[in-house]
Amino acid sequence: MLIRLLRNHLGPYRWLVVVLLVLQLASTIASLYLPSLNGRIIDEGVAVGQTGPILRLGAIMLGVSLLQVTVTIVATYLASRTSASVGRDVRGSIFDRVAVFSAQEVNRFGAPTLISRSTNDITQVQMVTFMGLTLMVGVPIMMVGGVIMALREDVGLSWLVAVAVPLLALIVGLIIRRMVPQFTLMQKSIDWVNRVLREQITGIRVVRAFVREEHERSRFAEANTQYTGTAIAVGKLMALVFPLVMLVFNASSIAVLWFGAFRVDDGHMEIGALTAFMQYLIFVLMSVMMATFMSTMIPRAEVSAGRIIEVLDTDSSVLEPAPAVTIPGGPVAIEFRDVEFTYPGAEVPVLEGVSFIAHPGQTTAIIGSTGAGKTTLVNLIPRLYDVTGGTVLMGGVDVREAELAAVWSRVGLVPQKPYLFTGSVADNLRYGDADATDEQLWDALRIAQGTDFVHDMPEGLDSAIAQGGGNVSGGQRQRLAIARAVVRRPDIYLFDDSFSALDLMTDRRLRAALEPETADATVIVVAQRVSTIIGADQIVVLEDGKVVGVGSHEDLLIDCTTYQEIVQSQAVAEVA
Ligand SMILES: Nc1ncnc2c1ncn2[C@@H]1O[C@H](COP(=O)(O)OP(=O)(O)OP(=O)(O)O)[C@@H](O)[C@H]1O
Repeated sequence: MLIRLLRNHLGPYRWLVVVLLVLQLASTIASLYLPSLNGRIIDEGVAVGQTGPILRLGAIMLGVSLLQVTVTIVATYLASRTSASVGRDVRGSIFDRVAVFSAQEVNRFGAPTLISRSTNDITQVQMVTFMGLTLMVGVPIMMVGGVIMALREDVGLSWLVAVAVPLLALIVGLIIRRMVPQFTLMQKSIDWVNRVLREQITGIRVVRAFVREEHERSRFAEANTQYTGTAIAVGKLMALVFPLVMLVFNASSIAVLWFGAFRVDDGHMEIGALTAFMQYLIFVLMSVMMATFMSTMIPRAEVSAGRIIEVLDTDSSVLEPAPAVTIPGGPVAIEFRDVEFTYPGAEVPVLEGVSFIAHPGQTTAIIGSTGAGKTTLVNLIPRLYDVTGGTVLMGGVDVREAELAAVWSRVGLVPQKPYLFTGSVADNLRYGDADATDEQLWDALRIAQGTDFVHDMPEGLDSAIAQGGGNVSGGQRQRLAIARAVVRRPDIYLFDDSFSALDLMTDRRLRAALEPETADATVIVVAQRVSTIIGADQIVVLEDGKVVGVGSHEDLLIDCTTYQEIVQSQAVAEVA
C-alpha cells in the first residue's frame, strides 16, 4: 500500500528523488572517506613527527567535511520539501475524492475518520517519505561500506564487527518489538481522548442541563489515563534505548582499543588504522540503529497508507452520466415514479412505490410521522442519494441521466439541520450565488424575515458567523439558510422542515413573503404542523415510506385516514 501510494504521488518529483539519491550517495562516500584520512594523518604525520602530511591531509579532510556538510544540508532541505509536497498532494487527492462522495460514502466512513486520515495518517506517510529520502540509500551504503572500509584497515579485528553489529541489532530490535504495539495503542488512545473531548465540547449544553459533568469528567479521565499510561510505557522503553546503545558503542570502542593495542604492539597494525577502524565500527553501528528505527516506522506508515488508499479507491455511488441529457430550462416539474429507496446495509426499504408529481407554480407539502421517510424523499431530488428502484424525474429527465451540476444548479435546498460556514453573513448567503449584490442579499433576508436581526448584528452583512452557525440562534440559522436558497433564485425549492424553529407569526410572514418569489417555482415543503400546509396545492401523506394519500387538505380530510389522524392528534395537542 505504501509503495503504491508513493509510486502514484512521487511521480511528479522523480527528478528531485534522483538528485536526492545522488546527494545521499555523495554524502555517504564523503563520510566514509573521513576516518581513513584521519588514520593517515596519525600514521603519516603524528606518529613520525611530520607536519607536511598533517597539513596536506588536514586540508583534504576539511574540504571533504565541507562538501559533506553542504551536500547534507541541501539533501535535507530537498527531502523535506519533497515529502511536504507529497503530503500536500495526498491531502488534495483525499479532499477531491471526498468532495465527489455522495452522502452514502460520507456516512459509511464518518467525518472524524476522514479528517484523521487527511491529517494524522498523511503525517505518518510524510515522515517515512522524509526518512526514506534522507536515509534510504545512505544507511545501507554506510553499513556495507563501513564494514568494507573497516576490513581494509584491519582484517584481524573483523570478528569484533561480527559480534557488535548483531548484538546491537538484537537489543534495538527487541526494544522496538515491544514498542510497536504501544504505538498502535497510543494511536487508539489519542482517538479515544479526541472522541470524548469532541463529544463534550459539542454537547456541553446537554452535559450541563443534565448535570452530567461528573460522569463526563470520569469518562475523560479514563481515556486520559490510558493515553498517559501508554505514553509512559513508550517513554520507559525509549529511556532504555539510549543507554543500551551507548553501552554497545562504548563496549565496542573499548574492545577495539584493547584488542587493537595488542595488534599494534605486535606490529600487525598502525595506530592510525586502529583509530579509523574504531570510527568505521561506530558508523556501522549507527547505520544498524537507524535501519532498525526506520523499520519500525514502515509498518505504521503502511497501515496509514492503507487507510488513505481506502478513501482514494472509493468511488461515489452517485455517478456522472455519459452522455448527459439536458434538463429543459425554466420552471420544471419533479416527478416521483414508483420510487423505492433502501439505505445501504438496511434490510427493508425506507421508501416504496412512491409516485406523485410536484408541478411548477405549486406548493407540494410532504407530511407524515417521524421516520416516515420525508427527508430521504427530499434527498433523492438533488441526488444526495440515488434511488434503488423507480425514477425521480426533473423536467421529464431522469436525474441520474442529467449532469450533476445541472441538477444541483436548479435546486435551492434548505436542509432540516441547516449548516452555516465560518465567515461572514454575506459569505454564507453568497453560497447561493457568488455574484449576488448586497441589495440582492438584503432582499433575500427581507423574504426570509432576517433583515432585523442581521441589521442588529454589529457589522450587518459582514458580521462573523462561527463554525456551523454556532453564534446565531436556531431560528436565525434557519432564516439565513432560507435566505441562502432564495439568493439562488432556483427553479425548485426544497424546504425540509425548514420553518420548525420559527414562531407562528414569523412563519406566517415568511410564507407570505415567499409566495410571490416562488410563484413560478416548484416548491416542495416537508412539514410537521398541519396548520402550516393547509394552503398547499397538494399534500403528499407518507406512512412507513409509502404514499397513503395525495390531494388538497379538504380532499385528504375526507378520504385519508392517516391524514385525519395527524390532523386530529395535532388539534388535540393544540387544545390541550
Ligand atoms: N443514513 C441513514 N442510514 C440508514 N438509515 C437511515 C439513514 N437516515 C435515515 N434512516 C432511516 O430512514 C428512515 C426515514 O428517515 P427520514 O429521515 O427520511 O425520516 P423523516 O420522515 O424525515 O423523519 P423526521 O420527521 O423525524 O425528520 C428512518 O427509519 C431512519 O432511521
